[in-house]
Formats: sequence, structure tokens, C-alpha cells
Amino acid sequence: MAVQISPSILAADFARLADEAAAVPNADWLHVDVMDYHFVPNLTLGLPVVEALRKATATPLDCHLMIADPDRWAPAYAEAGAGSVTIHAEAAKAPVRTLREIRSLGARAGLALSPATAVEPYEDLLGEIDMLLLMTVEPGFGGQKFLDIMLPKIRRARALIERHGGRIWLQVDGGVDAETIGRCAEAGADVFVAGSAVYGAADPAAAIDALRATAASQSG
Ligand SMILES: O=C(CO)[C@@H](O)[C@H](O)COP(=O)(O)O
Ligand SMILES: [Fe+2]
Repeated sequence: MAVQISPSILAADFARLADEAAAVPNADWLHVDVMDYHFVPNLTLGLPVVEALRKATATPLDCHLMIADPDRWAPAYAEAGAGSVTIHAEAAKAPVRTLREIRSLGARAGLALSPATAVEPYEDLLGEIDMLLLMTVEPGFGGQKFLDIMLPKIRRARALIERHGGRIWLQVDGGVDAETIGRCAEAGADVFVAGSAVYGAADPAAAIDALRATAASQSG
């Protein structure tokens, strides 16, 4: 599986988002963390910023919605031009309807699981999604330490995905850096979100190249 890197703009300078997007021309996606003070104890940005970013960069936007009511808001992110819209299983009340709506609007549909949410109960939804996002920190903040206890879950998710044809991307998000990305890749992840490890580096584009090379060397 091809390795994809999705740098999280949560670790970028919010006053210079267009420049920060331009600083990572080798990114496959730009990961946009939408937080609403309700699903997580943090507030970041919403639709107007996604619409502005869409015009400022050609890199597709990978919107990770950490919001209390994704059923209400997710379609609007697809309409705003996001290439991928991911909703949290813990927040969605009508995930099948919402995932179908995201796809019908032309975006890829993602389902995110927080660390304590098991993947097995969602097996029946795999046909509705294009990407499964496994949080490797508690959602809410960048710069947290990678949770090694998530590695067996990444392996189980990869096995489930393979049983369903291997079409679905497996994204890991939180604490992914030069030291942890190899273990994630070896466990079966193929899309890697990295905030601090990219935007905290002196040369963000070089950091992406290094992360990609390490992941590729460990992936099966
Ligand atoms: O969704 C989240 C946090 O809730 C992430 O996307 C973080 O933004 C990743 O940041 P790092 O852990 O890579 O610094
Ligand atoms: Fe995220």
C-alpha cells in the first residue's frame, strides 16, 4: 500500500495558513482538525477557514471533525470542497446516513475512533467508508505522546480491512513522528497524520520526505 502523509495544520501558524500550506508541497493531504469545545475541550476552526484554505491551496483537505454534532455539519465540509471528511463514531447518531451524504457530495468518507473505542463493533460500517482513522492520542490537542497501546488495534483494524477487500485507507493520528511512524506502518497503517513532527521541524517538507521514507521501509 502506498504511504500517504497528511500534515496537521493544528501545529501550523494560524495567522499564515496559506504560507504554511505552501511549505508542504509534497504532502498528500492537509489535515484540518475541526474542534468545537463540546466533543473535545478545545476550539480550532470551522467552515469559513476550510473554504478559505480550499482557495489558497491545491492540496486536498482531509477534514477531521471533532465536533458534537457531525450529522448536522459534516455535509457542509464536503460542500466546502474537502476531499475527505471524517466523523467520530462516538459523536455520530446517524453515521450511515451521514457517511452516505459525504460520499454523495463527492468527498471521501472517514470514520474516526478514539483510543477507547473498539474497531470490531463498526465492522458492518466498513462498506460505507473510504478511510478508518484510529486516534493514537486522546483527541483534542496536538503535541501529545503516541499511545503504544494502540498498536494491537491498528493490527486488528488492518486485518478487518483486508478481510473486506483492502480498499479502505487506515489513518493514524496523534504523536506520529520519526520515532513512532515505523511501528504504525509495520502494524498496517497507510495514511499518517503528523502535526508537530512536520510543522515543528525547521524544514517541514524535508520532515515529510523523512517520515514517508521511514513508513515505506516498514510497511508490508
Ligand atoms: O486530531 C488531532 C488531535 O486531536 C491531531 O490531528 C493532532 O493535530 C496531531 O498532532 P501531533 O500529535 O502530530 O502533534
Ligand atoms: Fe486530527
